[in-house]
Amino acid sequence: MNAPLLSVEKLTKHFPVRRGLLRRVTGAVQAVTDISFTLEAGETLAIVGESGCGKSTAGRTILRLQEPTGGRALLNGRDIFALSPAELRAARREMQMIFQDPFGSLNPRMTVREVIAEPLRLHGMASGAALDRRIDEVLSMAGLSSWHAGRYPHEFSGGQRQRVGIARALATNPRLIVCDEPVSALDVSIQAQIVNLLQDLQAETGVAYVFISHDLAVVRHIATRVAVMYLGRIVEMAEASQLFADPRHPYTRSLIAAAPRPVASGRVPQVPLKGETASAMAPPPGCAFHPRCPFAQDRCRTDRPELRPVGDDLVACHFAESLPPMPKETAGDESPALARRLQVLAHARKEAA
Ligand SMILES: Nc1ncnc2c1ncn2[C@@H]1O[C@H](COP(=O)(O)OP(=O)(O)OP(=O)(O)O)[C@@H](O)[C@H]1O
Repeated sequence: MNAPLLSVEKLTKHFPVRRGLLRRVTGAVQAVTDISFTLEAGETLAIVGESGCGKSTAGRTILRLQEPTGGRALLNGRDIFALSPAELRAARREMQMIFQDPFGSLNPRMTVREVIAEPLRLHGMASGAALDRRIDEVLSMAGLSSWHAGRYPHEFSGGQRQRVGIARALATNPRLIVCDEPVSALDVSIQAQIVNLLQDLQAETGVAYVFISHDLAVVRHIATRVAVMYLGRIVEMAEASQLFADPRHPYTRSLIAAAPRPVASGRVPQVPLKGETASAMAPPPGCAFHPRCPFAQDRCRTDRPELRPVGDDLVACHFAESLPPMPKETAGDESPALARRLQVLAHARKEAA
């Protein structure tokens, strides 16, 4: 069997906390601890979880936009974390990122042409007429026209801006794109267009996505596999269809059940998500989810469960096999809000076909 495109092994990223005049290190934010997964070419692995669980940190660290605390990330067998600065610059051609706000970090005085040309020039991939051709090509792939190239970011709508962000990410023909909440700032109908565009581009180019999102409807639509994170660790990982049909970790069940439901229907989520997530500076001992888990037992307060095979899933729960089955209306039949969002996505897909 071929090696996976991306293999993340025990990735850890802790941020030092400094206090006082001397800025002494007094603790650490344990943003990501020991996460491992693989990603094949052309596949989409979604990372989901509540705000602050470490999704963005995981994505940014894999691309080494920030230095890891530990672990390895092998892209086509080469450890990204072991590359010299020059090797890393060259490797960036293979791995790109799409942000929620693609222009947040860019110079507003750059035209779209300059935005897209930058990575191509940086990697010495094109100049002169070839550069212009490549810019036109990726604009067209992202559903934009050549004349958009002379415009400035502020002249675009949110959806078009994201298309420019996608065109820039595609320019160097990367094998891996980390998409960090790429549609969460957009209107629902625009979200559908962008999600479908990402799927079409994947079919066309074979690019793999790490897709970071807190939006289960979008994840269900786009992901091949899903990793659920809680306080910096993966607590469940499964094929997307499997995870939504039969979530096994109590936290995953809570996330799915927490999607809004009308009170009038009398449907009450079986595993309401109660309480706040603990601080990433001091995760609870044992299973970090135990203070919020309705099924917690003594062992959960002291022993941290490892991610282990349970059926076709990987689940970090001591009692995954003995939890009561999830009621049908919570498991298979998603909330009306979620169902509506899925319909919009499917409809946009049909229209585009
Ligand atoms: N540069 C940093 N310095 C210190 N702590 C950080 C830094 N970046 C992130 N964190 C902390 O790391 C934890 C994980 O944050 P992260 O942004 O990765 O989570 P997230 O799941 O992507 O959340 P969101 O969806 O809100 O972006 C949080 O506790 C956050 O406050």
